[in-house]
Amino acid sequence: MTAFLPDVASQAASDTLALDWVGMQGIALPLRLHGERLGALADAGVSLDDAAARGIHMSRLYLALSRLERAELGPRLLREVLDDFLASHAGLSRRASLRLAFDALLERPALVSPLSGWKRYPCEVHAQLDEQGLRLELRLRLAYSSTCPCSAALARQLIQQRFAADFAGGEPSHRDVHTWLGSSAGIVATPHSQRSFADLRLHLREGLDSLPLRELLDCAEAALGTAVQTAVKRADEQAFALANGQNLMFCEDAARRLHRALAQRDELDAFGLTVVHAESLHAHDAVARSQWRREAP
Ligand SMILES: Nc1nc2c(ncn2[C@@H]2O[C@H](COP(=O)(O)OP(=O)(O)OP(=O)(O)O)[C@@H](O)[C@H]2O)c(=O)[nH]1
Repeated sequence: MTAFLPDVASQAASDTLALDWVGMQGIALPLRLHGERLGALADAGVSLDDAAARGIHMSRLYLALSRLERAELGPRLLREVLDDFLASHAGLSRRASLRLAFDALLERPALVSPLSGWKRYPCEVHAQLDEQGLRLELRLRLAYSSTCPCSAALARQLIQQRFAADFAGGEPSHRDVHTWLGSSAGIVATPHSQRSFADLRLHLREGLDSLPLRELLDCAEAALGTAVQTAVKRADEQAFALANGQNLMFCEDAARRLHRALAQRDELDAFGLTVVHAESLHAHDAVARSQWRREAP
């Protein structure tokens, strides 16, 4: 005979108060993304709208997460899990939410050489279901290089001044100038660059079949033009130097580029973005933020 197990969660609460969110944080679980299995951490919860109920049923949320192991992560699967959360808390909860944090590994080709390597993108999926329906947000972080346009202009001025000094009164030949341009004695100054980050909070529109994670990362990297690289030979490094020179960026420039590119994306209803240039000129960061919402038709 099964022993009687007291069920405290089902008792009436002595202190009656509805709660915004109750659940579990940091649950380890495997996901399937792009056909690959990857490790994730989940925060799963519901609102506790029945003020008189003592508690929610954590085990029901935990067990509902097992769906995520079996199928490709996408809007439909997230909806099923959140439907399970609410169905298993009928009468207790009206809102369910799920946050998944994981690293997406994407293979990226080198700029010139026939090489490739893996790049890690920290990602979060935030899903919420209530009377208004399902809301999905993708949070993506991507790293890129930013070369300061002010520093580049100041460096060019120094190079001009050195040119004037080195060839004062002379008529340098093509060969002289060519040699001078290839020397560190001629090119006396270089602009500073920094590893920079863009944090994107992307609200997905309803009705998408899949999570457009790769597409949105590609779009953001193309807009910036200087994404950090994986496998790099000298030819790739030279191409990267050219990309940096052709994409000089203050943090404001990077934020505007990303804003313009993301506002064109059909998959999005709204977004917020933050770019952080981890300055090498200063010990503090330069930061710009922007947000956008699709206008009602
Ligand atoms: N609600 C709640 N449960 C907690 C908490 N900390 C641990 N738990 C435990 O989570 C476990 C699972 O709770 P339930 O889902 O209600 O488990 P159960 O009663 O066996 O499952 P059901 O029959 O489906 O209700 C219980 O053993 C709780 O004690 C907490 O802070 N709140």
